[in-house]
Amino acid sequence: MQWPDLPTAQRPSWPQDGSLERVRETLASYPPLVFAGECDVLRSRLADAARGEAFLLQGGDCAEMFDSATADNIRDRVKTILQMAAVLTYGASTPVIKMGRIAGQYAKPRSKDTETRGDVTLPAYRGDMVNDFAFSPEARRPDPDRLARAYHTSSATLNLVRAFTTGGFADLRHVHEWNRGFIANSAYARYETTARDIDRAMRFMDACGADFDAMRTVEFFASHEALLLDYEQPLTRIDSRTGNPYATSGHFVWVGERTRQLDGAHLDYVSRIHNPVGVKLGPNVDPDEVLRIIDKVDPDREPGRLTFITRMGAQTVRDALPPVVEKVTASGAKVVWVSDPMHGNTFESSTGYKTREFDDVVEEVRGFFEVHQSLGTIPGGIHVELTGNDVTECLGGSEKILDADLEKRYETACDPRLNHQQSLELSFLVAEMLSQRLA
Ligand SMILES: O=C[C@H](O)[C@H](O)COP(=O)(O)O
Ligand SMILES: C=C(OP(=O)(O)O)C(=O)O
Ligand SMILES: [Mn+2]
Repeated sequence: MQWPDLPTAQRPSWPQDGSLERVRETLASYPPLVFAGECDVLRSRLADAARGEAFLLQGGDCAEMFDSATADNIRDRVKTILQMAAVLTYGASTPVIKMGRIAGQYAKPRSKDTETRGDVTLPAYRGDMVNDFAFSPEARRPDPDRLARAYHTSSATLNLVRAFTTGGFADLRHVHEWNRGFIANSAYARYETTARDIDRAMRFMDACGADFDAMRTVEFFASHEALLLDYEQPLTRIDSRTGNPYATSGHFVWVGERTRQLDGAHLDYVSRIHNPVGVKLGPNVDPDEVLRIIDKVDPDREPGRLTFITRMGAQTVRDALPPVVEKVTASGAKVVWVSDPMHGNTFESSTGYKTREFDDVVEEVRGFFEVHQSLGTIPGGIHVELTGNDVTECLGGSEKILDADLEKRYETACDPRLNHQQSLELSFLVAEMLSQRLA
């Protein structure tokens, strides 16, 4: 496929020695990671979310790392999302669309091109798909071979995710077992109570003769930011059923806040593929620009095609979101509105770590629900950075992580993630907001 030569924000400075072109050819020869038909199923699920008949739970690492793609880490992330989904589904009696920021989330946009430590300045880390996190000139050099490694690691990850979600592990009848391996805490205890209630409901349905085969498997979708078009374009394939191009690197891809220029390569790319796609919107977005994004990416106003992931900030969401939602609603477009309560709430702790307050995260989601409630529009989902591990990256939560705790297990390669307990806590709070949405 020929791609127009458009301004491409955040593109790494790849070496000019032909190695990038060789890797792109190699990627183009590899099998797709997802099937176009799966992307179509997701689009129809997202159309349900746009109508308020389902809710999207999208979560995972800010930046996946090759070395972290272990069975335990993948299992614990999937379990965390399944647990949150069980809490939301049960608490709000709503179907939950489960989507990981997983199996492709290997490239990061950066606010600065360089990082300085002491008197040494090096190129910024841009995700394992580009360079290495270690702070040395060799590690930080962009290496095109990493694009192929990202493909293989994504493939192995997705294979295990598919095995877990279709092989019986995600069967709701095992809702208790998903807690095994996690450290017992207050969110865990509350989850156990919900799991017991779900169990009782399942036994009741069983006694009534319900057919449980459908519960053996869950639909689980993979998503990532379509940041590196040198990865996405070679993995874009023509669907043999329809003749339409699809990104086959994941079911859903989004364009980030730093790369959504109307005349840029990223929006051009997602306007050509037929997957459901997302665009992030920050607090300074101009509502008229949002209409032009819709015209470009979703000219046919296809339900489920376009998701706006709003990340306004806890203090800003109630002012910045309404004009955008009002303009979009007046235009007749039926988009999915999703809250990312992470990226507008990042700050540096007194101890020098990039962090977020759990209460700010909750407050932004609350503001998001309130805005939609007051405008009569649909809050369709949440998008969170999380991990199944007991890291100490975000402050607060009932565990009360303090500044001084951040150094204990600060393991992220980019942004701070909710840990397992904070993720479960958030799901209980969002379940309450969601059940009120339906009231
Ligand atoms: O999700 C990622 C970050 O918010 C983004 O990469 C910017 O981070 P930075 O300001 O540390 O570069
Ligand atoms: C970079 C990210 O977000 P945003 O584009 O909203 O800043 C991200 O989702 O990790
Ligand atoms: Mn992030």
